Amino acid sequence: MYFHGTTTVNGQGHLEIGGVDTVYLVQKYGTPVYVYDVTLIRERARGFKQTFEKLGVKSQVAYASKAFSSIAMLNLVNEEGLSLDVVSGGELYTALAAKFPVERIHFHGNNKSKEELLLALEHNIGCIVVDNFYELELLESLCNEQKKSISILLRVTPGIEAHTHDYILTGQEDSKFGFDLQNGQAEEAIKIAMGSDHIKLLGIHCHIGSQIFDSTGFILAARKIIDKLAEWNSKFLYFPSVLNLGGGFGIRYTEEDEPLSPDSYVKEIIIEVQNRTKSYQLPMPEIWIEPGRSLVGEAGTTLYTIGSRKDVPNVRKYLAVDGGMSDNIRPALYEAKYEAVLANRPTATIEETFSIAGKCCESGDMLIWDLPLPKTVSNDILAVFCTGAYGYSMSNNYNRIPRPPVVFVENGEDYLVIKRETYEDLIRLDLPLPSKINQS
Ligand SMILES: Cc1ncc(COP(=O)(O)O)c(C=O)c1O
Ligand SMILES: N[C@@H](CCCC[NH3+])C(=O)O
Repeated sequence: MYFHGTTTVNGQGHLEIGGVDTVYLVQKYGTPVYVYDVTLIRERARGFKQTFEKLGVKSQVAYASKAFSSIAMLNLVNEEGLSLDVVSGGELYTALAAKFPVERIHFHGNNKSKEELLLALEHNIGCIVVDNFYELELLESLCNEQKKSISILLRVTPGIEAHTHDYILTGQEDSKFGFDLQNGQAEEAIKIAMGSDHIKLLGIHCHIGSQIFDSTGFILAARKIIDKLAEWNSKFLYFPSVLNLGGGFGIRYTEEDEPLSPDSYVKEIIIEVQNRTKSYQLPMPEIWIEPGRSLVGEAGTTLYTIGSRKDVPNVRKYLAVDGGMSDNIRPALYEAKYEAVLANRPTATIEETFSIAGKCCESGDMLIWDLPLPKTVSNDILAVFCTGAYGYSMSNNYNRIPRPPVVFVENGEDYLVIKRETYEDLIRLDLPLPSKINQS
């Protein structure tokens, strides 16, 4: 079995993460529970930053907080000196609550509301990644009204089809995101931004998709953008100080996945940008990236308690856990695959194959198909690896199941960073039917 980060088997034969016994974590916090290996997150953050530093390239590494946002997580991101990508008023609000330095916040989204843009302007955030003409116009009028100016990047779609699941592709021509690079929309947006009194056009952004395993797509995107930049430079003397090439660096969920190391992605991208700009005799822009999954994905493990079992003779053996698509919707949404072990006996001999079902009232609520496990009984603890990205952040209350807590572990210590939702939390926004009130 492949263990990520600090995950190991301890002297008691239990799975241990961050120096903390997972059986102890289950006794203390119950299940399901998301556990994050803080050391691994720090290692990834430093890996990205140091690659830029070693190559002497000015950069910002912005954590894409959609992967997992919480106050403690953003405190950690700040401690590591990263910047932050937010995509909604809620993510921005969390960043403000975490006292994240506003100048390092970048605001994304293809349909930012007036209220969201006003919140960003009020707090003078670092930059807004403008996605479309409607937003460009709205932002200009809000800046005018508020007597504010703001830095922006323009998000362009370079027409790249990265090899990943269709639902997490974003750089292709037929996409809801960004200004098209080929059909003249990006050029028109640049001219509008350059003519604005309130908007400072810092640079260009693109993001080609998520869970991408090689650097080809990033390199092609960089190439297409720089070719266009050379054209714009000679046409109207525009050259960006920032080129943001987004996130999307893949991780190893199962043995089928063979991602590059984070520093390899970065190195290859930098070399391409350096060579291409040099060949046009253009200056080297600052390079920004926005990793989400690759910073937190492998650092997260979800611990569940095994409950019921159903054997369908000659067909399949089901084991059900006390969570499911409510805490991890990725298998149901993308047919995502995961590896798992019994946390209370991770090295026991493999004897059977089980399919792991969730507890939601939905046949598609399956977490793992055909998982080899030792002899397994109710109350065993299942540890599902690599749930750190888009797990908690896409969790939901389907069937009114409360969200699990999040615990950080590091150097033998554990600390709760998000509490378990309670049944009271589930009804806190509910109001009774008015007629019933009148009758009572
Ligand atoms: C604009 C943008 N930046 C960054 C990310 C982060 O992607 P990932 O979590 O795959 O690194 C995404 C999500 O795909 C995105 O849409
Ligand atoms: N939510 C997706 C990734 C989307 C990335 C956001 N642009 C996933 O779990 O893989």
